[in-house]
Amino acid sequence: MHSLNHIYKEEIFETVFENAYHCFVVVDGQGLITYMNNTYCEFLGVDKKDVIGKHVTDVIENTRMHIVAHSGEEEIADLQYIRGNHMIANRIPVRSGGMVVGAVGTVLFRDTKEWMKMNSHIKDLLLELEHYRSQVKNQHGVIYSLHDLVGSSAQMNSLKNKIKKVSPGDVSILLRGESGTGKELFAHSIHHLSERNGKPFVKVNCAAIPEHLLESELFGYKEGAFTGAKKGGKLGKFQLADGGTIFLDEIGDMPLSAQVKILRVLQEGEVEALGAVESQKIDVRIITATNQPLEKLIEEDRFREDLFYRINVVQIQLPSLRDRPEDLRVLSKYILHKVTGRTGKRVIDFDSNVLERFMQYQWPGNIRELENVIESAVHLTNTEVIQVEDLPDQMHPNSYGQNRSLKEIVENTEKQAIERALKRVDGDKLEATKLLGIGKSSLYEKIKKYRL
Ligand SMILES: Nc1ncnc2c1ncn2[C@@H]1O[C@H](COP(=O)(O)OP(=O)(O)OP(=O)(O)O)[C@@H](O)[C@H]1O
Repeated sequence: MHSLNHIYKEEIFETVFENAYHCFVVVDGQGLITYMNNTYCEFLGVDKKDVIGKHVTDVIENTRMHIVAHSGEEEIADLQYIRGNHMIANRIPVRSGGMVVGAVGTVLFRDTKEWMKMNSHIKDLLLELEHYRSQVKNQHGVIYSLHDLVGSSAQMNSLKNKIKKVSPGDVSILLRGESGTGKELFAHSIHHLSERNGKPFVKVNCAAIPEHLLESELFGYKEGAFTGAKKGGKLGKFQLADGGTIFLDEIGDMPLSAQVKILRVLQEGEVEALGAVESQKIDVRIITATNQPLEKLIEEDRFREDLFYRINVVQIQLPSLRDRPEDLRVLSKYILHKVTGRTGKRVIDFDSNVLERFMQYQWPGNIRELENVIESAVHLTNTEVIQVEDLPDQMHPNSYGQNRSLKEIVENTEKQAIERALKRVDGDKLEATKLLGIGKSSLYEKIKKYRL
């Protein structure tokens, strides 16, 4: 005998999925929409036939479906802001043969009236929270948290896990990475996740302070310490950070004389203001950042080895943007949202050619450059979708090919294609040959040539 479920399988599915109060969406492993029920389409004001096959981030605001379809970690009762409303979203990974192959998402607004009441209550609470957040930000200079670290590439996820582990406690952290990769953002997040988060976060840009002022900036001075000293003296950055975190940015540019003093603070937990008779106990956590090759500076006697060991207890290397192209789309969308929110200009998306161009570009200035490119494109565009023509000069192939021969450009593109393919198949060379459509020996030859 057939069970009821078996006979009416399709009807049962249809009744469940097309239920008037639930929004359903299904995505595949790449985050592409494979199903969206009518209720959801109506709510979003989209046509079902237009959304199937699109990336979910192009259709649903603030979605995390593609992340769940990638990570395989379910997210239940998450608050999601869609079309001016806070909704409750559940995202459940779909597994087949032990692999994550996609995700099913539901968005709830069961009883619209009741929900609207709750929604305005939540909006009110969020406003209040925002108010307190900005107060804390004003008092302690903390701006960022883990949520601000956009990106779901394997590198980003493992970095986020690492900082969750090392943030509590007082261990010194050295952040390394090219300019604009997010070192400062990470430093803020570490502070935010530590027990010191109620205390100040103080940033010092070691490269921006003239050598003769660095000491007084860092350690302060007493009244009358030198001609021109302020009445009442001045607190140094270390005293201001007492109980909290001090972030020494561009530490590789710090003069040797100041390095000695910093080492003393780290060893003895004391600072001595200029002109002070006694030193003062200080309790700060140190986070440092640099893009300089500190090991080489040590060899050249431009950086103290003992200081290096003190600051380098945990080292976090931030990847450059070109090494995590998977994050480009979500980062671009995030930045677009931020820029349009600030400027008030209605620009909602990027043309697919623009994203393609983003993927090819090298991003020497990393995320900061991406921010500048998007900001300038938003200002220049006349449409709601950013076009290739709206991009600044450096993004045009003629321009980034300038001063480079065709051979170099072709080789560079080839190298990148192989790098990406290898990354995508986790280094499996056989799989990479299939993906690239080249023979095994040819791949080995190129791997050797480009030293991959
Ligand atoms: N993962 C990220 N998600 C969102 N925004 C990011 C991310 N990483 C960096 N940014 C943004 O990129 C910009 C540059 O980041 P940040 O200043 O932290 O970089 P940095 O490595 O400290 O640069 P520099 O070495 O030049 O001081 C900032 O506006 C920051 O908010």
